[in-house]
Amino acid sequence: MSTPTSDPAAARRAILTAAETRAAEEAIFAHGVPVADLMEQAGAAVAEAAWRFAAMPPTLILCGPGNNGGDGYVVARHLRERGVPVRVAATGEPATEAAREMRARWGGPVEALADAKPAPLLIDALFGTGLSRPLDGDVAGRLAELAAAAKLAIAVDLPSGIATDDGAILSPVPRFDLTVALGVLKPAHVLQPAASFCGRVAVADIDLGGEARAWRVERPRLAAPTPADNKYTRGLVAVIGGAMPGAAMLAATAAARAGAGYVVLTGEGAGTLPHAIVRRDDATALADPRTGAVVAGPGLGRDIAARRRLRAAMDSGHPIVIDADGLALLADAGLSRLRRLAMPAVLTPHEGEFKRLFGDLPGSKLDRAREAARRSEAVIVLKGADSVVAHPDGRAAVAATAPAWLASAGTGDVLAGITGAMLARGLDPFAAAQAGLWLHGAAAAQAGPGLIADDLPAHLASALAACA
Ligand SMILES: NC(=O)C1=CN([C@@H]2O[C@H](COP(=O)(O)OP(=O)(O)OC[C@H]3O[C@@H](n4cnc5c(N)ncnc54)[C@H](O)[C@@H]3O)[C@@H](O)[C@H]2O)[C@@H](O)CC1
Ligand SMILES: [K+]
Repeated sequence: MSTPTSDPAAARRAILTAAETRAAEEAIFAHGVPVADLMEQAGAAVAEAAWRFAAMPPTLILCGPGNNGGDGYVVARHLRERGVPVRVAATGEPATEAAREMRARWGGPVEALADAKPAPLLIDALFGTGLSRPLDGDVAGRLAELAAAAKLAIAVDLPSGIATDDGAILSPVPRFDLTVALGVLKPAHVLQPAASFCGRVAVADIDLGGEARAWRVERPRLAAPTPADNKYTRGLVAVIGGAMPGAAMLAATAAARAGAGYVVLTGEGAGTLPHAIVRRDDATALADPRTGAVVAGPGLGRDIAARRRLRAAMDSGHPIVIDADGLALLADAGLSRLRRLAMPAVLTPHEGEFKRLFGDLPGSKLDRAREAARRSEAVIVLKGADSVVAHPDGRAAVAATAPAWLASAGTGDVLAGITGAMLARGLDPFAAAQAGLWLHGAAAAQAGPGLIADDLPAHLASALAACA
């Protein structure tokens, strides 16, 4: 039997759109596997997940007309076999052959959704990846009532009412305690606002194959230094300081705490820095061949001098992270210089900075970040509660679990510094951006409610330890 898992250290999780999932399924069917076999696997996996999660009180399963509903009938049969009191309510007759078959295999009574009485556990198998429009008002209303009256609610594949590919809420959706994603994650499991309605997300291990171009950001593997390392091999990060010294100091401190062996902060600036961080001028830092990464933008300023300094940093040939004021300067100067870099730069815009750089792009957050990466030939980290990393070649990753407390001043400077440390230790820009996001989120989770950016570097030690 397939075993669902939500282990964050599991192999990296593919994210497939509805069309990509369908194509993967079609390829399996083309090899002679019947739809019903896949549906049996899906239903068994959901039943197992529900069994483990909910200790199985009396259960009401809502079945829609398509294959999501078909999965629901399979879940019902499996739970009945385990002795769980199960009732099934449906929107109507099944509309697909496989769902009809599963309803027949269930063989028990099927109530009308309109008449269904609540149960302590609600399982939603109304709609999955086939949802193409908002739920009818009466269906959405019943789903809301029955979920509100249940102690626990579990969604099969996706909560009904959310759009698979962009995570939009098409019609009112209750908050679920668990969503069992079938085979692969879909964008809605990781993109907001949908992700926050899914509750815990478990992925049922159904081997769909399929060509993934997007993954969930997972805990990176970051080997601890060995006796053969020295401070330079661990990574030398140069942070370009500027008009607002505090921001660059945050980035520099974060780079050092994220494991860089040597951190240089350029420019003038008062304030207390760890003594381990060295002051240099830009020219010396950028000319040093040992420099492994440059972080430019936090506190840089936006005047002519700042523009010149950003250009020198980009021309230095070192891997580079550009954030904050650096992004504003780029928005004014255009993206052409980025395209001439030997290695893609890492750009870390929040939504406002992104819009200034790339305008209003269509599509999901994944689509927008990908298009921006393609245009700029840079690795884009589009930040938020659901940060997306996109590479110019179309690969993307989503960090789905940023603590909401991270939405505060200075946390972006910290992320830029951590990402600089990851580049300097030799990760490629796509991997460095993901590792940076993971460490940032883990440090924030440790720092807890009410965190401020200054707290985060101190929590990087345990975040790093988890990656060894
Ligand atoms: N990925 C996997 O491993 C598997 C996926 N299966 C299931 O198949 C599901 C997709 O099945 P379907 O493509 O049949 O789609 P759904 O069951 O999600 O939707 C059924 C049909 O309802 C109609 N519809 C769409 N929006 C509606 C609305 N708002 N109101 C009324 N009708 C609406 C559409 O014609 C759609 O095809 C997945 O979500 C998953 O649950 C499993 O059955 C097999 C294994
Ligand atoms: K569902």
